[in-house]
Amino acid sequence: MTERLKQFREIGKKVVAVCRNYKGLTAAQGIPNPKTPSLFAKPTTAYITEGQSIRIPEGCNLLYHEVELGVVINQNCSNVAVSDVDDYIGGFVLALDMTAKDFHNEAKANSRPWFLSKGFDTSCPVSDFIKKEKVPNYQDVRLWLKVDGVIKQDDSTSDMIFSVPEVISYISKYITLEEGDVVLTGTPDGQGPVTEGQIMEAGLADIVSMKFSVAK
Ligand SMILES: O=C(O)/C=C/C(=O)CC(=O)C(=O)O
Ligand SMILES: [Mg+2]
Repeated sequence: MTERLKQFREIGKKVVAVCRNYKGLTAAQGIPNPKTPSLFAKPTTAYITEGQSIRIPEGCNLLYHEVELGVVINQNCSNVAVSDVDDYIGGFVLALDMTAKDFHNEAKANSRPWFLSKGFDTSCPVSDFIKKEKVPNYQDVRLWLKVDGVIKQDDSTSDMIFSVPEVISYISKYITLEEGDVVLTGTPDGQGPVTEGQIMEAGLADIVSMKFSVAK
């Protein structure tokens, strides 16, 4: 692994995210499973790491947490076959796809883009880089999140509609993925509100955990 990859946050590579990618989530929401992965992006200014707080964006009255497995890409790739995707995975991060849900609902209702609701500063808290070998079975690993000590999200990546290789292969047909890019693979059911002063703790099995507070 190159030094450049280890420093992916400083390099500030793009974040490509998938949504509605857990069967439990679509079932709970009573919506059909998507036929292809639904994609959006976050700017690199959205990244924060432990020690920094999530800041509620101006005018947002409903901030949601979403815990997700982030995949860190290790070399440029386009048009990658599903069977070859493992060669392009450099490691992982645990990530939160923080969402200004009221902005998001309004954007959806008015057929406007989601960018602001998903891309505001501090909307992508990430853990330390996790070496690939620490998550040998990334297709069946537990993701969990607690708010003030109460468990809110707890599921396995095996509940994904599109697997990590399928997601990365699909993205790479249209968007060149570069070394250091992070692919957020969707959130399991249980996403919900957090308010100023609350603390979220999230983990990837017992491999990594992280804590973030919410500030005005
Ligand atoms: O309302 C929707 O269609 C999607 C909302 C989300 O926030 C989706 C995700 O980001 C996700 O499922 O991870
Ligand atoms: Mg999400």
